[in-house]
Amino acid sequence: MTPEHALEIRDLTVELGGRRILHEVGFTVPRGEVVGIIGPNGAGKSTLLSCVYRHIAYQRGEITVDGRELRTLPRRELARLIAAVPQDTPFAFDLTVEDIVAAGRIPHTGAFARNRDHDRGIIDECLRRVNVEHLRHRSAATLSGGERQRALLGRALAQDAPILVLDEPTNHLDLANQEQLLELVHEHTGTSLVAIHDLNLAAEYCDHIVVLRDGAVVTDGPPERVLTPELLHDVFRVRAHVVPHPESGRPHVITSARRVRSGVDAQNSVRQ
Ligand SMILES: Nc1ncnc2c1ncn2[C@@H]1O[C@H](COP(=O)(O)OP(=O)(O)OP(=O)(O)O)[C@@H](O)[C@H]1O
Repeated sequence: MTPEHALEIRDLTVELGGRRILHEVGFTVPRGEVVGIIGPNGAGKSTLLSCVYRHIAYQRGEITVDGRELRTLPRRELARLIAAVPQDTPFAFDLTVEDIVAAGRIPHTGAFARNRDHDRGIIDECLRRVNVEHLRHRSAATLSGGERQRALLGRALAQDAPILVLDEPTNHLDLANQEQLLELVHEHTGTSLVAIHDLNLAAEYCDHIVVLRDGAVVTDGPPERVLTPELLHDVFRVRAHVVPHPESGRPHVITSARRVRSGVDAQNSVRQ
């Protein structure tokens, strides 16, 4: 493993609105790996990712790529290093899908430069990879949630950055598109950091999982070490079975059946 483009987060502490949201968060995203961040609602996943793509400022700690603190990098250089798919991205203008994907080239060409043949080729390829080629002239304002999400991934891929950061990228996507999107992330030869709610997708596509709760890291490690019934109960307050996936052998989470959870069966058996 070469050290370049491994992402390191150390002692990250963030306060927003007078509340401490992240507490000394630290972990490494090794080069070429997909690292998933999981945790209950409000755990701080989006806040953490927003620090990485510098949408919000952190009070203490460091985020470095190749030993360089991200706060010290000019915006354009940051955009050549890190491509982001944030949650609920607003579009400032009425752009077409092609404009959105083409925006991924701005860090390389400048905002007003005409896309050269090389850039045009990348844009066409990215439109095709995220399966929005047929929508290229459509206004972004008219897209469904899933089409929009795929266009944003197209933009991030067109940015051709060694680090991808994605916040809940499978939200709004149907099953086939969830898998296709995570395949694209997996195929990305660089390093990826992904916040994800679906534990089974996390188990299948991530090399490493970081668990956040109340703004702090509870544990991190490979999916088979992290996704245990004990952790799921402790962090997510669910009773669950974890079985090996019949094809991949990766952990697969099955939450307890409603009747078992509610104790109905237990009560009936007491009455009988
Ligand atoms: N600007 C803000 N001011 C005050 N509190 C904030 C602000 N932004 C986020 N928070 C709070 O920080 C906490 C973490 O929010 P965050 O969105 O990072 O969590 P999350 O893990 O991404 O949640 P979810 O799974 O629901 O998307 C929440 O309690 C949220 O209300």
